[in-house]
Order: sequence, then C-alpha cells, then structure tokens
Amino acid sequence: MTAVTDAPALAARAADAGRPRVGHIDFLNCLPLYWGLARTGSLLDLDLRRDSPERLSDALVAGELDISAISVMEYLRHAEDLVVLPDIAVGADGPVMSCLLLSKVPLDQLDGVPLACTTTSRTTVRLAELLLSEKIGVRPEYFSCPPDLPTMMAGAPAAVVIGDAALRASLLQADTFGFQVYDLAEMWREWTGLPFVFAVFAARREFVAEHAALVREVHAGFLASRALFLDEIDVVCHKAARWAEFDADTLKRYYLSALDFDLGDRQLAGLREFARRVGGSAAGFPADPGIHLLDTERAG
Ligand SMILES: C=C(O[C@@H]1C=C(C(=O)O)C=C[C@H]1O)C(=O)O
Repeated sequence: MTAVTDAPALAARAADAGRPRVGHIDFLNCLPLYWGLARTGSLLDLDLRRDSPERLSDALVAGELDISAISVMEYLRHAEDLVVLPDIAVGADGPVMSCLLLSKVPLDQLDGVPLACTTTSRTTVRLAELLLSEKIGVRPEYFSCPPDLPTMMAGAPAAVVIGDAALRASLLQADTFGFQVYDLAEMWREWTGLPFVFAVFAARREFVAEHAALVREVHAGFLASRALFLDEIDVVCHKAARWAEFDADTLKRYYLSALDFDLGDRQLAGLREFARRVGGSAAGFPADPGIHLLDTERAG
C-alpha cells in the first residue's frame, strides 16, 4: 500500500502549502457546511476537494486528503489511522430521506434475487444487507452499479441508493418505476432505538499530531458553518431550489427533520452498535473498535 506509506510526506507537503486538504461530500446533504464555509470566508483557508463519498473515503485513507467526511464503514476499517471530529456527522435519528432501499417486490421475497447497490455508498449498502439478513431474513444477490436508476432497475427488482439520487428516486421517480421506498435509517431506528451515523468527519492521525491547532480551527469552522446555515435556512433553501430538483419546503424538511448533523453520545452509541453488529474479520474491523475523538480543548 504505497499510498498509505507515503501519507505522512503528503501531509507535510500540504501543511507547508498552508492550507489543509479537506474533502467535502458533493451531495445536497453537505450543503449546510458548504454554505457556511463560503459565507464565513473559511473556504479560502481550505484546499477543498468536492467529490462523492466513496472517492473521498479512499482519498483520506490514502493520505491524499488531511481531513474529510468519510463513510462510516471505511472509518471503522481505518480507525487506527484517523481522529474523529466531535459534534458533527451525517446521520439520522429516524427517516433520513436519502439512504433508501427501493423494491418492486415485498422485502421477504428478495431471497436470491438480484439487488443493485450504488457504487457511491460503503455504509448504506452494508446497513441494507444487515437489515435484510437479520431483520427480514433474506439474502439477495448483491451487485454494484453506478447510481443511474434506469440501469439499476433494468438489472434487478430492487436497489440501494443514497444522496441526491435517492431523493430523486423517492420524490420524483417512484411512480415511473413502480417500487416501494424503504428508509434504511428509519428501519434501523425501529430495530435498535438508536440514531444511525452514515459518515463522520475525520483527520489523519499524523496530520493531527503535527497540526493540532489547524485541525481544531477547521473543526470550529465546520461547527460555525452549520450554525450559520441553520440561521439562514430559509434563504439557503430558496436559493438551492432554483438549481436543485426539489422545492424549498422539501429541502428544509430534509435539513431540519431528516438529517442529523450531530455526533454526541447517542450518535456514538448508534455507531458503536452498528460496529458491534457488522464487525469481525470479514468486515476488516473489530466489533468493538476504539474511536479516537479530537481533543478540542488542547492539542488533539
Ligand atoms: C445521508 C447520506 O449519508 C451518506 C451515506 C454514505 C454511505 O452510505 O456510504 C456516505 C456518506 C454520506 O453521504 C446520504 O448520502 O444521503
């Protein structure tokens, strides 16, 4: 794994350049952060890469980024190399609206049936597999597919989708394709009573060791951005509705009632419960992984 071995050198180079390399999920779910970073001017202090979650996850693990959102499955696999930023995440404590299982047949009929999984997700696809095997008692034939709904549904009666593609599928395309929509965060909540965390924000451990104050600054910038977004939510949703496919009320519902951007004790309990249920040698991480949180008071 050359990329991982080179990571400290890459991190040192980035810090020399003065701006940390930060990964940002290019979905509507992370618009709150982007809005705030742009409004406060913090955006100019970051070397920001906007990309889909699976690519950002790989880039953080490879040391091509210093701080990034990372899909929880990838975080758990590389928890030893990463430090989690507290109080911020992408999750839900009930229906999330954008991490969905779509199916043309009842879920208990999915045994042995092809099920298309979006290539953009590492966590939601694992959550779907967990719920289907443990809660519903079926084992479909999972295959990866780019997040294009016609292609996914041409090859299978069911699909797992996330992000904007999932919002589009449930809000705009369900009638055309004739599937039922199952919200995976809602199913998790009913099953466990806990919130679900899909992505955390993490910094590479050696980057924190060398640039703790900078990481704390970026973290504070994220929290301030989210707060500013919430103050200005009506304006943001009206502006975003001009170019997004969804109206302002739908966006506001997504940000205020569906997504949960916190990472506190309850969310960490949800994350640990997920690790307990899916961890083991096949997953590539233990059922009880150590979660290192950034010390926001002193050096990280
Ligand atoms: C809520 C969401 O959370 C996401 C789900 C992810 C995954 O399944 O791997 C990764 C990052 C997040 O974007 C979403 O994409 O809609």
